[in-house]
Amino acid sequence: MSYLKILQDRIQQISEDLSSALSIDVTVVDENFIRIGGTGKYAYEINKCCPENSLFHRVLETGNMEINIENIKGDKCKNCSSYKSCKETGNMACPIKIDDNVVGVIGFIAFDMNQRKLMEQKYIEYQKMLKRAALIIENELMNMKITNRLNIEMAEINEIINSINKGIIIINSEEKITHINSKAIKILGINFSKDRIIGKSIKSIVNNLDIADTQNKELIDTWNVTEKNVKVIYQIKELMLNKQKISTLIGFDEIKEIINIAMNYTKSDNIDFSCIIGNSKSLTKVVEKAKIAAKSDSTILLQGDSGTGKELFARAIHAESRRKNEAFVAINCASIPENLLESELFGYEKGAFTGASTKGRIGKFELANNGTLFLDEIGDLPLHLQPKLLRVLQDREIIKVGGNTPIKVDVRIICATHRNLEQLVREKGFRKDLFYRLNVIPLYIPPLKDRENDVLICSEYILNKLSIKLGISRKFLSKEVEEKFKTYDWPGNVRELENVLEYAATLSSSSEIRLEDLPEYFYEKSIDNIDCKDVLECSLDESTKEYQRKILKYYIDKYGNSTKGKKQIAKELGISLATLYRKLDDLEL
Ligand SMILES: Nc1ncnc2c1ncn2[C@@H]1O[C@H](COP(=O)(O)OP(=O)(O)OP(=O)(O)O)[C@@H](O)[C@H]1O
Repeated sequence: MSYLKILQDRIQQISEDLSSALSIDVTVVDENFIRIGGTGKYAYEINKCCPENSLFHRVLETGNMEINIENIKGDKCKNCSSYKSCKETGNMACPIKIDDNVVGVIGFIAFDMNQRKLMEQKYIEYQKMLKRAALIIENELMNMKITNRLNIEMAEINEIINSINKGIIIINSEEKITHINSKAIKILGINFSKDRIIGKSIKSIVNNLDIADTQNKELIDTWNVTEKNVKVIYQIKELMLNKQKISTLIGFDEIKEIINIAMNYTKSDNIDFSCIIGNSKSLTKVVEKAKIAAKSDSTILLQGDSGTGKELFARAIHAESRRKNEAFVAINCASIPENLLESELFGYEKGAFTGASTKGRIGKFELANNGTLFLDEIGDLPLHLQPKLLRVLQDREIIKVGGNTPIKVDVRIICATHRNLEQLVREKGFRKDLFYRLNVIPLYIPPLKDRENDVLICSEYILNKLSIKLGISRKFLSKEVEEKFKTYDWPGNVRELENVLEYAATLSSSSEIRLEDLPEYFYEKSIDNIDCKDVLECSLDESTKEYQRKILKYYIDKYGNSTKGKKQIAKELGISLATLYRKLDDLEL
């Protein structure tokens, strides 16, 4: 499509205005010899091809103005394809140029003797007018080209900003948002569309933001974003043009995410069998077995209660295996929504389902290629995915969701569960054939209460780590606490021990951890001791709420506030993790 065609309406308007001002007809032809605008007889010829070898053709080819008034139907016209039928009594044609290229022609046309007379009388004036009209159209074309280029550049900038894995916001001198990328929207948890954010004041989104250039330094702050707080590391830079500030760029990352990335790196990089602490016979026996199993490629099934160290074992086995320099990829089958689990495991082809990325996505199996895939909470793998996993284990190839080409994968599988898989098989909650495929090397990790003195050895180790993590002096257990620890049954195992020690080490004022430094539930003995006298003084609704709050508080103290802790709480209370989150929210815990 020609530039003139894009501006067709505007060109027709210019033609009509000129025609009524000058009492002469006007027409415009584009570089493809198509009539774009016209008045008089040419109003009926719009969008049609112009006659061949006409005067307009010559102007398009030579780029020079042509005038034919006196010699109409003479030499200049004799090769024109409409020579015989032409009704023109005179014409003047001027090229329309962009960057020295002829992109069309504008002409003044006389169709009768009156118009021709006018053309003759006002010859100089009309010539000037025609050149000016060509110039007006050239300017309009230039503006359109510039706007077009700006739109393209804007789209490119948006694409570049969006592809950066960091929150980016650009604001103008009035502190209004001109650009925001998807990552920024995600970190800030803004739930309205991008279009509605552009033009808004940055302060209406992050109300405590101090917009001062951070001079290339990264600062840490907690931003108040509508109803929540987001801890970020950010940098602010003023963007200058000719020494004038034109806008301000705010780049930021959520601290939580950075810590998670760092944790993932350190976890997989440093963990080996030396990190599994304990001297008890039951533990050392399973460690020995695991070291032998690490040398093979066989599938391992780790069973044991929550917090006994199944993931720790899986990482240590990977670190001791021939795959140690390849990826260790973990996926928790219980914490990923059922409808997403298949694509998380196997990946998906582009456009496989609504909401899928247009580029498609690689799954955990492919990510773990040549390395180890740890399938945590395998007992929670939905029944409909079990045959698919079985097929992958048998054929050693995956098919992405929405695809049909098998992809070869070389992955060592380690899976884990706190559930009794054999019983689950009996109850028809887990396929027998899959169970046998996974249970090639079963390793059972004993609970902490059955590991003789391991609780004290682990405590030493954890207290050492805590003094570094919390930046405090090394703490020791009092004799009473040691006795208490030896008799307590540790339902949350080593994870619970870690939580209890972190609580106590943070709160104890001396280097000795005493009974009173332990979380309340330790000396309250059990949940049975929760006092509900005070809650009975209010309405039934309020007392029920208060009682629930006390119970949940008890369990949070016991198992900690981490996701794993919450999973254990949900399990003990016989509710789903989602229900637990809703309750915690309702009860403002
Ligand atoms: N023997 C051990 N020595 C040192 N730390 C341990 C030991 N066992 C477990 N831990 C620590 O306890 C915490 C819980 O361990 P891990 O996540 O491996 O347990 P898990 O059995 O996989 O739990 P879940 O079944 O809830 O997923 C981790 O911080 C881990 O480092």
